[in-house]
Amino acid sequence: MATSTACATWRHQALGAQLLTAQLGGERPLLYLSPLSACQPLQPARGGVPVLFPQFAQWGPGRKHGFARQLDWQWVGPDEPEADRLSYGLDVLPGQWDGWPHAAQLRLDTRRWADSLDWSLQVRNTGQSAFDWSGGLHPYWAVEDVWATELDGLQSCPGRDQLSGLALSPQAAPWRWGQEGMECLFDGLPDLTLRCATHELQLSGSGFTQWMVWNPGAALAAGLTDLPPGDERRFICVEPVCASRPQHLAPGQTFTGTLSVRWQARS
Ligand SMILES: O=P(O)(O)OC[C@H]1O[C@H](O)[C@H](O)[C@@H](O)[C@@H]1O
Repeated sequence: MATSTACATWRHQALGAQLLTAQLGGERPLLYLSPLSACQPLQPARGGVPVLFPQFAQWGPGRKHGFARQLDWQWVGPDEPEADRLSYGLDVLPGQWDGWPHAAQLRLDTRRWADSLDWSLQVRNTGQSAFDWSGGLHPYWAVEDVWATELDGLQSCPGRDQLSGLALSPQAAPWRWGQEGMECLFDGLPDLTLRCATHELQLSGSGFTQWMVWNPGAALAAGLTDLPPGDERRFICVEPVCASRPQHLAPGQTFTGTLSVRWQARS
């Protein structure tokens, strides 16, 4: 794995500006990080918070989830690694990566509070031509067991099951998961609650337009060489993204997308 920087609060790496581990509310990890990530040099870690840009998944001509997660970002500050904020930046020149013909400047700021973490992703068009991009943040939220976890807030949000291609019906109860996993895109960015046995995470965001909810399930996980057997039960990805509706940026325009997570113990 790429060299990472650690302090008591979190561990992160310049490769992909990826936050790898973070702790909120006691001993439990906020983010899942696969122990097999280390076997994949120069690959984004399987876990933490990858940044996806300029393409979400395989929904375009470029590489899956874009090139930003496979590049070294520059450390922007603070001067000394601190326990409560960190910033990385990435300058993209026309034609530099995968022939993508545009210029952009990305910046990812992360801020920690007593029981919450905030991310802000900025994408600025620094070139002469307009472009459309898709992507967002891909957090792997750590859970004790995804089969005993539920996600509240998306019951009436229009969505699509990406595996079957079918529109989702409104749900009477929060979403739950079993061994089949889930890959669903929801149109809208309502506030959500991810509820585990011991704690819940309150998720909110802005700028991004959709939530992608992904867990590979047992069958797909068996094909992921950087995931130990059974570990697909230890996380759920609830991702603030612009996936099926790319963002348009004219020269000089800036997109800002935010994500906040608040940790709360369950009594
Ligand atoms: O394995 P990765 O390239 O990191 O992608 C992991 C997953 O990310 C997203 O959530 C997509 O919806 C999935 O289609 C994809 O498999």
